[in-house]
Amino acid sequence: MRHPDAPAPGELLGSHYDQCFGCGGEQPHGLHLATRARDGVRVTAEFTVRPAHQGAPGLAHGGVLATALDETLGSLSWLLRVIAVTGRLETDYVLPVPVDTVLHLDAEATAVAGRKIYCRATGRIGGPDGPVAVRAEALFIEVKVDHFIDNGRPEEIRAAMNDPDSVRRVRAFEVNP
Ligand SMILES: CCCCC/C=C\C/C=C\C/C=C\C/C=C\CCCC(=O)SCCNC(=O)CCNC(=O)[C@H](O)C(C)(C)COP(=O)(O)OP(=O)(O)OC[C@H]1O[C@@H](n2cnc3c(N)ncnc32)[C@H](O)[C@@H]1OP(=O)(O)O
Repeated sequence: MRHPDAPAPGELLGSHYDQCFGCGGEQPHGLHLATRARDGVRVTAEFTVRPAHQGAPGLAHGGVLATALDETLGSLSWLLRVIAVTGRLETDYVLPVPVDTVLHLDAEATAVAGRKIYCRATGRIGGPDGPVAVRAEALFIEVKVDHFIDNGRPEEIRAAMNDPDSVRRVRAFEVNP
């Protein structure tokens, strides 16, 4: 179920961590994905494939496309108001995705069972209603903020804890009943 305090449909979700490879604004090597809340437990995003994302001449690397799907799916956390990490991500590559293509990503949660969040996503090319180029089914597992504090490298954890924006974001998720 969508959390009552979830961002409104149409709202941009912002980055959960400024150094994140998927969405971080301060991450020069990242995908800079900007995800938007939709109705229900659903989000959308657009990702433009750049020359740095190639795996074969002029074509996107499959791992980069999986990252775009993973990041979009992870953003469903904002609508559920839980912190969750990817446990399993199964990806189908249906069409090759050339450089400069805009991948229209769409993800939704399909079921929640205890700490397990089942979800799926598609990436379409040629427009939001274009053909599906990639799709994924995933299982995210809810964790507490201690997951990051206990496992992350101390210097990045310290820096994140000293950043009021980071702390505010984490607190917002932690109060979820
Ligand atoms: C201080 C800085 C904080 C920064 C973060 C702040 C805020 C975040 C807020 C919002 C996030 C917003 C957006 C996020 C966007 C994108 C993020 C991208 C996501 C990622 O890129 S994230 C990195 C990759 N990810 C990992 O780094 C996980 C490594 N992994 C582990 O850390 C453990 O593995 C863990 C925790 C997953 C589970 O460990 P655990 O001990 O807690 O729980 P356990 O094993 O008991 O599993 C419980 C139930 O899940 C089932 N289960 C588990 N794994 C399964 C699998 N693979 N397949 C099928 N079922 C599975 C079990 O079978 C059991 O099921 P059952 O309950 O039915 O028995």
